[in-house]
Amino acid sequence: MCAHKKSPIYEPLTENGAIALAKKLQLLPENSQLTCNEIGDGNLNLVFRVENPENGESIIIKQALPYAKVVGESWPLTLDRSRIETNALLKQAEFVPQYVPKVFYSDESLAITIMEDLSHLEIARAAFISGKDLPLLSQHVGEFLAKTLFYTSDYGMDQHYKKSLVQQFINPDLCKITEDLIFTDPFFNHETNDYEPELQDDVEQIWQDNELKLEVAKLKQIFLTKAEALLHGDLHTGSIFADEQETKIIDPEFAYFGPIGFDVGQVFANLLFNALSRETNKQQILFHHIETTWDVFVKEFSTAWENDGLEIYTNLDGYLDYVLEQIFEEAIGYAGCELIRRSIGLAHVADLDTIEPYEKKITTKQIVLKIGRELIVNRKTIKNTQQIRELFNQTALSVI
Ligand SMILES: Nc1ncnc2c1ncn2[C@@H]1O[C@H](COP(=O)(O)OP(=O)(O)O)[C@@H](O)[C@H]1O
Ligand SMILES: CSC[C@H]1O[C@H](OP(=O)(O)O)[C@H](O)[C@@H]1O
Repeated sequence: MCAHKKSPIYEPLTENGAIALAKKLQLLPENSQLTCNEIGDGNLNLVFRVENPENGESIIIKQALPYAKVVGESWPLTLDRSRIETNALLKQAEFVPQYVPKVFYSDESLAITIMEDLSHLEIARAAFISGKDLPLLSQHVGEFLAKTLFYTSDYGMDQHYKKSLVQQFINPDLCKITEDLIFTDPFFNHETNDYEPELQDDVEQIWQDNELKLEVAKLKQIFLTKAEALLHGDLHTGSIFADEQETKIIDPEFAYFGPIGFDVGQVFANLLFNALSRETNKQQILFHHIETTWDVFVKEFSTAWENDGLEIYTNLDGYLDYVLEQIFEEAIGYAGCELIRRSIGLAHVADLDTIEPYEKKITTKQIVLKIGRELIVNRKTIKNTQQIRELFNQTALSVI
């Protein structure tokens, strides 16, 4: 990982510094008693919420640190991720302004993005954990995926312009995190792995499973080489704000031009985590969200393809079906990788880690590992979202 080359004016903001900045930029009134809290709960960055208590007006100032917050200064990380995040939010807003926060200001030297405060919504992972349904989430996420991915791909974007964007979104340090934490470390005895001692046998089986590792190698190769569209790059349920009516997708600092199936697969996997954390009779809504995400994605992607396809072969019978089939197959494989890495790798998910009692958490993680393997190895024969549910049910029964 490249060490960050410090800009002469960069320094991490304090809460008072965030207030001063909001005033200096006249984003909030200079003569008011602003309040500020650092609310970042992600793995990487500082997030300040600055509010004018007189009228409730507020903004979010997100700042990258020159290292990964979750690990500390021993893991240097480029500040350039802030530029990537700002530019990805702006690019996505060209296609789906309704699903991303408004960007008010950015500064590459300070590594900050100042954006709309979405605190009236709830992070989808937390909402699902507390048992909420978020009924429109998958309708919105399916449309977000279809439009951001189609219109930044060679199918729907001027191909010369797309190449200039590929350059702009070269994101080597953040891609390296994904390459290591999703596709490499969990499949080897690596120091970043983090799992309960009771999973040792299951983990060692994965490390020795060369059939599985060959398929992971193929998926990693696609991630490394297929510059299909501008991905969000980290589309888990912690990157989605939602309520009953509204959905906003945040945190695209991992954006780069990669395989469309990667974003779709991350959404599938993170919905599965929550299904796995619930009693059987409360899982239905998560499967509904998986099915709807895919159905809406296909519908919107196909409409865009028919109306706005720029690549000459988009007129050819059979090409759209071929592309959708590839995306689905890759999504299934990437979902499997996400399931495995969130169970035994460095970065976990609260859906699994908060399961009680402890024995149930271990059994659930064993099921997750098995489903992950099956999705990766059998991704060519899984042709629809119904088969994900069947695999889920069969695997759960076989472990219990
Ligand atoms: N636009 C926003 N409005 C309100 N809260 C936000 C906003 N962006 C981020 N947050 C809060 O900060 C947390 C971390 O933000 P995130 O972008 O995921 O950071 P990281 O890049 O460190 O993962 C979110 O879980 C959310 O609670
Ligand atoms: C050392 S980064 C680990 C992990 O964190 C990122 O997610 P987030 O910051 O949104 O919580 C990403 O998934 C990385 O793989």
